[in-house]
This record gives sequence, structure tokens and C-alpha cells, in this order.
Amino acid sequence: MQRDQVVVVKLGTSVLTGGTDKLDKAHMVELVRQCCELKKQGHQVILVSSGAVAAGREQLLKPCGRTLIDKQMLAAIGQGQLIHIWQSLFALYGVNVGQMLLTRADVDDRERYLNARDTLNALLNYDVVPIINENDAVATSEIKVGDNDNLSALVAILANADKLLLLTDQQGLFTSDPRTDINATLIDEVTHINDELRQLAGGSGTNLGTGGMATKLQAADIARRAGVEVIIAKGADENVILKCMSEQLPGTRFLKLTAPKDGRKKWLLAGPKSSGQILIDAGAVHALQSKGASLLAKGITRAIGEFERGDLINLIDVNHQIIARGLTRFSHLEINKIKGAHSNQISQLLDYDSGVEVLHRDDMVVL
Ligand SMILES: Nc1ncnc2c1ncn2[C@@H]1O[C@H](COP(=O)(O)OP(=O)(O)O)[C@@H](O)[C@H]1O
Ligand SMILES: N[C@@H](CCC(=O)OP(=O)(O)O)C(=O)O
Repeated sequence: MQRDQVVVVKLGTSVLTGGTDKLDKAHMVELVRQCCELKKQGHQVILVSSGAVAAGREQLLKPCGRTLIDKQMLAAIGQGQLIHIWQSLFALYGVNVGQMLLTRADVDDRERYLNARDTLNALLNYDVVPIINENDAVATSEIKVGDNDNLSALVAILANADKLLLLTDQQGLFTSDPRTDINATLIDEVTHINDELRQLAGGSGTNLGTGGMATKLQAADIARRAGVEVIIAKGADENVILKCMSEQLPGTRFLKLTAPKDGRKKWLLAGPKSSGQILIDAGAVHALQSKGASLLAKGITRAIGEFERGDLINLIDVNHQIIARGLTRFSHLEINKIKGAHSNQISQLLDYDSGVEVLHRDDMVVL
């Protein structure tokens, strides 16, 4: 078994409540035991823990709805309770925990991303288990990641993790939702995530979880591009966390891809929201994918949305697939003036010299 790996363990509400309306503390002790065993083996563990809303509901003892504001209020009540439980359970093993509550804004902004990364690394260096959740109480829809599957992928990128374990109430990804299809079969290994696979993954089969398999697949897609192996497995299975670290595969494994080495490119993968899109032709797609080229104006069909120089944009092919993302050196207005033009015509078309690469290779990740 490989030692000294950084492992992000995401525990869904389904695992923490065992499908009931209360936190299953007996099972939480068992999960803590496994995490501490991993630490003893020399690995570093980060928890992404859902359960604040469920804990708040349990604590409130009054009926409460499921609107955004209801959930924000319940999270405000439940998060303290949740971290208190984790803290006391890890203390049984003499392990300290540190709470980090994040929103999308903390990863979108490069400086805030670096601050969050420094805190995470400092906790790991001091042998503390970081316990992360979305800062639900203040996260409005604009700044929300929205689900802890995607959040855990961002955390795995922040921490430069080796593995991301998405623990849930199913054995893994099935050919369809096993709650509704008794013939559904488990998919052991995934090497490509495409639209066909996405169609197999439905939403949450209960009203406890957020996102179901669809968000787990999004998370796996992001994390594996950053060089993280992802496993979806059943949180209630005996020794599931320990098994995920061995050859004995308990669920669905998503093979990792070769990650960019540059930290800024990893940040681009962590998915700051794009401000707009640039439509590119087949020649440009080929140049980016096969030749490692920068994007030049002649391969651009048009700019969609409004953006400025320095903004993050997605590059889209004729089939509306995202091919790459990166920081543009031209605004949408400039791009619409220079699209299709040869590089030597650009300064003339704009009346000033702004260079010729619309997206430089160094500022771009090809997906
Ligand atoms: N193809 C699929 N394979 C497995 N589970 C699926 C699939 N499609 C939808 N699901 C649903 O996803 C649920 C797990 O996601 P979710 O309820 O969000 O749990 P968690 O709280 O662990 O994130 C399962 O209970 C299942 O009903
Ligand atoms: N942040 C929320 C959980 C959001 C979420 O993604 O839930 P889940 O699908 O159960 O992992 C909470 O703590 O209740």
C-alpha cells in the first residue's frame, strides 16, 4: 500500500444520518476510527462533511421547510453541533480538528484561493484534520458551490490530494438509479466521463442529499483532471475508507488524468466561474488539443457574453463542448472586431498593439 497520501473523504448527509432524520453518531465514531487508522499509516486526511442542515433539523425540534433560507437557518444551527461532534470523536484518538467553511468566492478569487490553500496546508502540517463544509449560512446562490461533491473536488485540488473518496448510500455509480431500477449494475471503473455516462447519473433519490450521482460525476470530472483518483463507495460498508486505500475496490473508481504541474493552471481547473465564452473553429480545436498552441484570432468564430481583458472564459467548439478555459487577453468587444483575422491584421483592426495571442497557452487549461 502506498503511504503518505493526501486523502479527501467526503461524507454525504446520507452516510451521516443513515437515511434517518438524525445524525448517526455510532457510525460517525466508526468513520473517525478509520480516518485515524489512515493517519497512523502515514496518510493525511481531510474531511468534507455534510450534515449541518440535518443536524439543525434535529436540534430545532420544530417543523421547518426546505427553501434556501430554511436550509441556511438550519445550517447556522447545525454546523456548530456538527463540528462539536467531530471534535469530540477525533479527541478520543488524540487528534485535533480544524473547521473551514468555504464558498465559491473563496476559490474563484486567486488570492482567496491561495489563502485557503495556505490554511489547509498549515492544518495538515500541524497534524490536524481539516473538516470542511460550505458556509451555507451566508452562501447566496451566486457565491454557492451548491453541493459538497463539487466542494470536495475543489478541496482535493486545493490540497493537491492523491485521492478523493465520495462516500454515499450506494455502492458506487450504477447503470441507473438502483432505488428505482432493480436491474441496475455497478460500474467498477471509469476511464472517460462523457454525455452517455452523465445520462446514467440521476439526482438524489431522497430529500436528504443534494445532487445525487450527477454532482458526484461532476466532482469526479474536475478532480481527476487535476490528477486525483476518485472513488465513489458506500459509507456504511465495513472498513470502507481503509478498503479504498487498498487494491480491494469497494465501489466505482475513476482513473486520474495527467495534471498540469503549474499551480495557477490547477486553480483554473478548480473552476472559477467563466465570464463568457469564445466559439472556436475545428482548426483551432486541433491546434489547442494536439499542438499545444495558444489561441489566435483566426480560429475564433465569435465571443458570447460580456467580458474584459484578464477575465476567465471558456472556449467552446461547434458542438458546444467546452474545450479549454483560461484568461483572455482581449475583451468581448475587441474579439468581435478581430475574430477570423490574421495575427498581422490585429493592431490595424484595433488601432493599437495588444499582442496576438487571444488566450496564451500559459494562461489556459485544455480539458
Ligand atoms: N446511476 C446512479 N447510481 C447510483 N445512485 C444514483 C444513480 N442515479 C441517482 N442516484 C441516487 O444518488 C443518491 C446518492 O446521492 P445523494 O442522495 O445526494 O447522497 P449524499 O448525501 O451521499 O450526497 C442515491 O441514493 C441514488 O438514489
Ligand atoms: N452543506 C450541506 C450539505 C450539502 C450537500 O451537498 O449534501 P450531500 O449531498 O448530502 O453531501 C450541509 O452541511 O447540510
